[in-house]
Amino acid sequence: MRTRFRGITQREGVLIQGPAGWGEFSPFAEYGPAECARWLAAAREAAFDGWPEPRRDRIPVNVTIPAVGPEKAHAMTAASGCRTAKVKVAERGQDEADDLARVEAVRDALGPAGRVRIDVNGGWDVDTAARMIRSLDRFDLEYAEQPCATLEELARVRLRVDVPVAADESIRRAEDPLKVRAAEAADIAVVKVQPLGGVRAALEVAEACGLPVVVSSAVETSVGLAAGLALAAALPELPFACGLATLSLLEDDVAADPLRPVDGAIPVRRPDVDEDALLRVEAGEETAGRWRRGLARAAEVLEAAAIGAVGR
Ligand SMILES: O=C(O)CCC(=O)c1ccccc1C(=O)O
Ligand SMILES: [Mg+2]
Repeated sequence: MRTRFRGITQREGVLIQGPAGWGEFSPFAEYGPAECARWLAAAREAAFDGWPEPRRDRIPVNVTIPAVGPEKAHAMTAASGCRTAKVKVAERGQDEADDLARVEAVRDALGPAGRVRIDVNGGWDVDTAARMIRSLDRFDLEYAEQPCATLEELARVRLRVDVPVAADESIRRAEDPLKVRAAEAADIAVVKVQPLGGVRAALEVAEACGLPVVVSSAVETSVGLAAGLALAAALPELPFACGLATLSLLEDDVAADPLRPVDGAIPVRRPDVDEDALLRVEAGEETAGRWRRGLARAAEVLEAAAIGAVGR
């Protein structure tokens, strides 16, 4: 990682190659086998099945601004070429003045026509969320992503602010979008391919939740990002910029021609993996062993689920 993001400084994962192309399996370290099984299902879909037909050929994207200082936030936004920015706020160890300064800098870099959204990662209680969202809305917010941790809190925040609320961490399993809808907890659904088990599974989730969808990455290589692009390209409607411009958060990539935004959008394509790049980012033996074991456990869960499905 170029800068610490989500508490991590090194991104790890496994790439698998099949007849349909390359797939990425890169669950975060804290996830258990059941969760990892869905991430593996997404990698297998990419490698063995491929994806549904695209309906569009370029995906507008937001630049993702980590919890950096205002000068860096301004420079990252300006350098991105994006017209939409997503700003991380409520970082542990920082205070409200840091959030205000960062969002102000990003708004300044984009100008009045740009769109600014914030991502709280569930970091506020209801009162703090209502107060901070109103305060930050002086910089004109497009939406606030996961301002609080629970659906019940999100629903209460929604009633207290004019800014739309997006659910992200609240949507990690296929059954979650129905709960979000039932709780009236969000105006927008953030959807990620790997946690939901693939492009097709994510399309079903998008349809079930009946909300506008923003496709976002899990900070992946170009291999994982291509799956996000495929989802964004296959959705019936795409009213918002997607969170797929995350390659700039990484020091390196595995593609010779990485999936970076051009003029605020990423062209829909599936880049080839470059053998030299693979050698550059190859993990050490210990890390590789840990991932082989994690992959085997996730595969066991998937196999057991498949047998269960036949039994039913
Ligand atoms: O949506 C984006 O702009 C980038 C992706 C992103 O922020 C993210 C990436 C990995 C894990 C969690 C998140 C998040 O949206 O909270
Ligand atoms: Mg988020």
